[in-house]
Amino acid sequence: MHDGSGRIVVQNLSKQFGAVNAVQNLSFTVEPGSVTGFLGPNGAGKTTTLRMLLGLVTPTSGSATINGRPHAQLGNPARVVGSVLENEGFHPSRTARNHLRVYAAAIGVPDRRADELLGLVGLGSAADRKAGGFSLGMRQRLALATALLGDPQVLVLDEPTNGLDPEGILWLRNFLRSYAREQRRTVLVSSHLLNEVEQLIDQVVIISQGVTRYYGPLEQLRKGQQSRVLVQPADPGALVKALQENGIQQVSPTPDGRVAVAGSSVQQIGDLAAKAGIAVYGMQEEHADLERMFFQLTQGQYAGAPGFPPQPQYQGPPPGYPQQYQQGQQQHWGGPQR
Ligand SMILES: Nc1ncnc2c1ncn2[C@@H]1O[C@H](COP(=O)(O)OP(=O)(O)OP(=O)(O)O)[C@@H](O)[C@H]1O
Repeated sequence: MHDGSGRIVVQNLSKQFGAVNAVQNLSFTVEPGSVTGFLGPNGAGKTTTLRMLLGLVTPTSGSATINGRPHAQLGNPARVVGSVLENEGFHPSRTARNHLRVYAAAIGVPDRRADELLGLVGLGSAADRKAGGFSLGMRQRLALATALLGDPQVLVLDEPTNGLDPEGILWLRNFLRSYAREQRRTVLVSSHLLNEVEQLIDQVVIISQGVTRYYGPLEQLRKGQQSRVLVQPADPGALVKALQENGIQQVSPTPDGRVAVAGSSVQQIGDLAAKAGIAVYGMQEEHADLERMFFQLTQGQYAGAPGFPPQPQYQGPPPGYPQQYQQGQQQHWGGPQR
């Protein structure tokens, strides 16, 4: 029997496909009560990891468990974990309602659940339409409804924002947040674009080349951001020198003739330039965004202001965590929330 904790534990998980190390020694824990983003560039190993978690791919080594058990040992898995993976097919000539009813019967839930879920995901008016004519976003919603049939404790979604319009993303955010927070469920959402899921998630696991690069609260990652000031002086070399002589070390000339300064205010820089008699034609404050931080963590190719961002680091688990979608009628998300 599983432990009912709602916890996902990935431990030293590796998968090799021939010569390709798709996942290498990956470890992280996902707790209930928040939405965790599982992020990495294309090919980082996200889908492979999720497929191992869902018992669709056998790990080369290590383990991936839900409620302390591998997927194969969960009993009635649809009651424990619901999932939406990429490229999931629907029988094209089956209506949305019938699709859900087939799955409902397979896991022993009543037919009426199909209509409840169609309403929930905003597909109520498309219930009798064939899934083969659905747009990408509508298919996403139908897939989510399928995943929710068993009222699972754990929800695993691979790239759920693909094909969604802004309204759909907003709905999804509200839905996932309330599912995780108010109902103490575990939600794991993968994406290769941080800014697409930034509004959805609280915790984040960032991987690249199959390895964990960051693991912790999104808020902590945000706090690591540092702004920089881009200064356009009459004499860049003289400004660099003057700033350094006044103890400002995070200074570097940019290829376009400006000077990038991190860790100092516009006023401080302006005062020092004036004192040194260097004319300044403009200053621009630039806030590093999370996406650049993500890029830096996963590619190691960020060329930004000196000192930004802070060194990439493997973060331990957050405090308190144990180690260890147009065709025909346009549809919108926005069904009532539970
Ligand atoms: N069945 C397979 N056979 C051989 N190689 C595979 C197989 N599945 C995945 N790979 C390889 O494993 C690596 C990781 O792929 P995976 O699909 O897990 O990455 P991903 O992070 O989900 O990427 P994306 O964001 O593009 O979906 C890639 O190099 C991919 O080509």
